[in-house]
Amino acid sequence: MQRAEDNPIYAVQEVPGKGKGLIALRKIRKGTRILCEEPLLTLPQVGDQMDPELLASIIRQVDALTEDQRQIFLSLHNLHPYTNDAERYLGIACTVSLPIDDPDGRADGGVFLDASRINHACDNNAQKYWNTNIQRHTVHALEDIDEGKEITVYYLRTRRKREIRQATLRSDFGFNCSCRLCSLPPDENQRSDKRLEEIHRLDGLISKDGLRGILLDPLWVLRYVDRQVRLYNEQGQDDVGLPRALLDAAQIAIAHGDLARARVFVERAVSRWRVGLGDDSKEVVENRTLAEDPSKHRLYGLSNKWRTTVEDVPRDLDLDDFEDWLWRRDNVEPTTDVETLANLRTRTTFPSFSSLPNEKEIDIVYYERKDTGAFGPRRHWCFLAEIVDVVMLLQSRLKLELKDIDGRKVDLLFYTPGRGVELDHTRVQKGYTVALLYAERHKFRFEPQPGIRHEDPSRIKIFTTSLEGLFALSDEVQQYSMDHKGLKTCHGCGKKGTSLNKCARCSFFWYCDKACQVAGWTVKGHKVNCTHLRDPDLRGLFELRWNQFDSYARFPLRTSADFQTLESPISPTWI
Ligand SMILES: C[S@@+](CC[C@H](N)C(=O)[O-])C[C@H]1O[C@@H](n2cnc3c(N)ncnc32)[C@H](O)[C@@H]1O
Repeated sequence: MQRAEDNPIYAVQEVPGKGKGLIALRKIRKGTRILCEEPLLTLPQVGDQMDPELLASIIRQVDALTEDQRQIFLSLHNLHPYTNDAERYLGIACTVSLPIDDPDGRADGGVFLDASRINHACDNNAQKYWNTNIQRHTVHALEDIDEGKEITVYYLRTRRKREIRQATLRSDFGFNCSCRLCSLPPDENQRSDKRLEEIHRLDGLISKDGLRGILLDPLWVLRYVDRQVRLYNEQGQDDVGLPRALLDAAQIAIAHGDLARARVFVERAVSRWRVGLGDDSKEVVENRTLAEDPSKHRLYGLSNKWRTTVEDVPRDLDLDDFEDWLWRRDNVEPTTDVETLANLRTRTTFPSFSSLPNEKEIDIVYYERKDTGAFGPRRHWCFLAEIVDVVMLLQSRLKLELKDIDGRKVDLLFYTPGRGVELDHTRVQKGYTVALLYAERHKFRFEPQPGIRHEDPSRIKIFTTSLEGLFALSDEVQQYSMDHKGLKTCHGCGKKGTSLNKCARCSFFWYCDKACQVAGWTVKGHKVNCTHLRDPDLRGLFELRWNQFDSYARFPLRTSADFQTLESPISPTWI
């Protein structure tokens, strides 16, 4: 066991207002392993702190210590009152134990002579870690630590805003934190809090749809991760979350066959872990191998849509261009092998409420700095949600209660000059779907939950179909209206061919011949969808080039040049 006195890099000393702590005895360089310690005693995995096995195990282990070790153990911090030795031991163990990730499931935590002396700071300069490979607790310097400075680690599981951190530190560890981050002047603190809460929110968005999200909407998830990594960098603090985010990015790339970017992301994650966890950590060992050959990852081969080899990393880009390449910030949807009609299930273009930009912030997923220096949209987007209730508020203001793709309830309040009466009232019906261009999240003063404040009448359209109905139509459009590598699929019989004909009324769906068109019309419900597709706004949702922003789109959306058959009779007709 390595003790402070064997290793003059630090000493255990009194720290004003904190009890004892670790002080650097000389300059400690970033990445240095400050300590590497075996537990003095371990806490068995039990249901709770009242489990008799926990107490019995601690008593057994304390009795087996040398007298010197016992004295040091008894001098460790104890937040709990006690009336006898057993309670005292348990109190100390529960106050100062650090997590142990035991693959055999025996130990849950451990008490360490030196590591258990390290105090907390929200802007910690060192990283604590249980290294399963060497079965030791390690602490590494995350930055250069000058002689005489205190070595600090972060006690909490997540990085949250000051108010939450302080409340948790008070309740779980019994102290008021006065670190540099907790002592920032109000405006700086507000910026830091905002970044930390946004990182936290992005965590939820990145993991929300799991593998499904990565496969259906990789660009969208990658943008969340990109934003999170930028926020970590702005916060200017190394955090365990940063390499994890880089590994998330690598997994998105790998799932779509993009080995070039995957390797860069994994290498970046490994270099962070090397500093905070050390070369012998599980994270470094496993991911070093992954960086050599990212195709060994279990997600490789699920999709080939971004296929590259590890050799395809560009060599001649400057730093900014390289980052744009790496994070696919080129504002172009990934190339697919199909002619593009928008898929209404694509979250990049048709986001859920929680993914909409916040009205008060510049969200770089949606906005970019234009040549004029001001921020403007980098793409078009449209919020789709179904009406679940229609409410007339005081002062004749319309409120629509909506349900979005995640099933989340959202209030849409009308601040248009007509306060909502300008809408075609036959369309303001429960079960119909609202499409809102450029929607943003808004915090109403009088409502606890955020909603949408709608001001511009040209940005709303109500479709006379449910949200599910709209998605089902979109699925059919993807299948029967697009040309997949030159092959079209007949909506009537499902056969593929190169020279099918389009329905002359909607000019969307493909058919082999008259018989297939009749089958599509009568048996497969095209009669209904064809009618919906007569609405140029609905056609516009499919046809708009959502990722190319020149100017704001508005309803009515008329994007199709070949749309001349609106007035044709309601029966299947040929082109
Ligand atoms: C694991 S012990 C750390 C070592 C402890 N200072 C000692 O003297 O043994 C955790 C306790 O240290 C104190 N502590 C840790 N970080 C602190 C901080 N930033 N400010 C004040 N007290 C702190 C709190 O009493 C906390 O419950």
